[in-house]
Amino acid sequence: MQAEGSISLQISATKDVLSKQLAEFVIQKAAEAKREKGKFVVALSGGSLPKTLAKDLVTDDCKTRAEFSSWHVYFADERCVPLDHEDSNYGLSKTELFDKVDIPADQIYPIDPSLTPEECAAAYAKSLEAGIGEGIPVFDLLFLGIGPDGHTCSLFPGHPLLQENSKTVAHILDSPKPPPERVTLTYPVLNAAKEVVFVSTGSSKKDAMRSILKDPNSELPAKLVRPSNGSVTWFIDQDAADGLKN
Ligand SMILES: O=C1O[C@H](COP(=O)(O)O)[C@@H](O)[C@H](O)[C@H]1O
Repeated sequence: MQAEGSISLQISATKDVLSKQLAEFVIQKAAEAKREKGKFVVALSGGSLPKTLAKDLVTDDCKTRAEFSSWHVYFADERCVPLDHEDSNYGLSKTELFDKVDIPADQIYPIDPSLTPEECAAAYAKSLEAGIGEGIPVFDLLFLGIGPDGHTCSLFPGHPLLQENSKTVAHILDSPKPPPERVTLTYPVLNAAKEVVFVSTGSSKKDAMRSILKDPNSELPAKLVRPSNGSVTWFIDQDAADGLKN
């Protein structure tokens, strides 16, 4: 593990090795949170992350150590589609993780896709308040992905939502990556987290990785996640790390 200030970088030879290392990291964080306050409050992203995260966590060995009964699971971003739609981040996490482990159903907090995106974001902000507390919610761990364009959650390069500082959850109607209507946590929430884990795999991410980890002037959305009292750990595979050479 190489440390760069409050940013750590874990490069794994393959995606499978990454999943194992990520699982051990998460098990340790879940145990710490449970010991300190009896619960582990996290937010999950969609895309490739749920599969990579779940691969080892759902094995018998990990399941017994991951303290799933104390997990409270929110979504870092979500597409405004029915929960059983193939584009739903909740749906993906359900298939990969929730259906295979014992997180109590009332500790998983999906969006209400029957609402308009604006209403949905406001309702999700209320749900964060009810579950985590007033003000900016502080997550124990945020699981974030990045796109080849450097977006994270549904915060896209150059989008006005990057400047959203008054809401904890915002809606977007024009996501450049389909589907266009989504809701997302905003930077005040991302930057209040105790721990952020980014997972980035595959060669399509290598240019973004280079910009984020090597270019001090990069303004890619994932680079702007720098929790003031928390740490960021990047789990990346060798294909994504190829952009870091030289
Ligand atoms: O649209 C989204 O994309 C990002 C990245 O997805 P990936 O498939 O390239 O890993 C994801 O983190 C985000 O949650 C999702 O809504």
